[in-house]
Amino acid sequence: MRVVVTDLAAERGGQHIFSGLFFSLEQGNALVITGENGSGKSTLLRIICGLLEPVRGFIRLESGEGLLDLQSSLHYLGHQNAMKPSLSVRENLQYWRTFNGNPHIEIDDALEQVGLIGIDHLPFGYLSTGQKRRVSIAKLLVSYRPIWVVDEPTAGLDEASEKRFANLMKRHLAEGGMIIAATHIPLGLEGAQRIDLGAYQTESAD
Ligand SMILES: Nc1ncnc2c1ncn2[C@@H]1O[C@H](COP(=O)(O)OP(=O)(O)OP(=O)(O)O)[C@@H](O)[C@H]1O
Repeated sequence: MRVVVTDLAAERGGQHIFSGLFFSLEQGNALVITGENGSGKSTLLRIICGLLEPVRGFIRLESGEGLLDLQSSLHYLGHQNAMKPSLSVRENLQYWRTFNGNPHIEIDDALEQVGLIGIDHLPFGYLSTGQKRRVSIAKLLVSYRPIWVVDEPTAGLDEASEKRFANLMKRHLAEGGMIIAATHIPLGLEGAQRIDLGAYQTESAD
């Protein structure tokens, strides 16, 4: 399985953001996207997830048997945590597990793996910023999807939680998963491919 991006270009509000982007990501590998504020990292991730249309180019998920559906093969962790504040932590994770399908790690185990034990009954809205982010990371674990697309995933996390998440990402890669991450903060993915979106700001000729 591999993600192939060919000649991708993006605009927001009619303004050119990036163009001429090519990459290929194989199973077991991570891609870290960097670039200054406004260079288009979140835009690129949203295009990969099918939430925005590119102005040029395409993205494919290839396997030995042909093309696979990219959107149902990925988890998207955006800037927002996408949890309902009035539902408990457990109810939120149960909702996402049912919605995304492919049940994987049990909710209790996932909460343990992100260092959140004993707060599953609390409304999500009561949690601290870092605790909310950790619940969102637990969402990646409760349903299996091979591709994790994560936008500033460690924003608000303390050092111990950053390390825990780095280990979860390494395990996901070791199990044949893929990770595409936009970040300003090193994520501990030593062998990752890297793209600096700053290098794709000049409009490429058609
Ligand atoms: N809905 C929109 N309409 C017009 N312009 C937009 C819209 N959303 C984003 N932009 C612009 O698109 C550009 C790229 O934004 P994007 O959020 O992708 O950047 P980023 O690299 O993720 O930035 P940061 O590092 O600050 O998170 C920015 O100049 C932003 O102002």
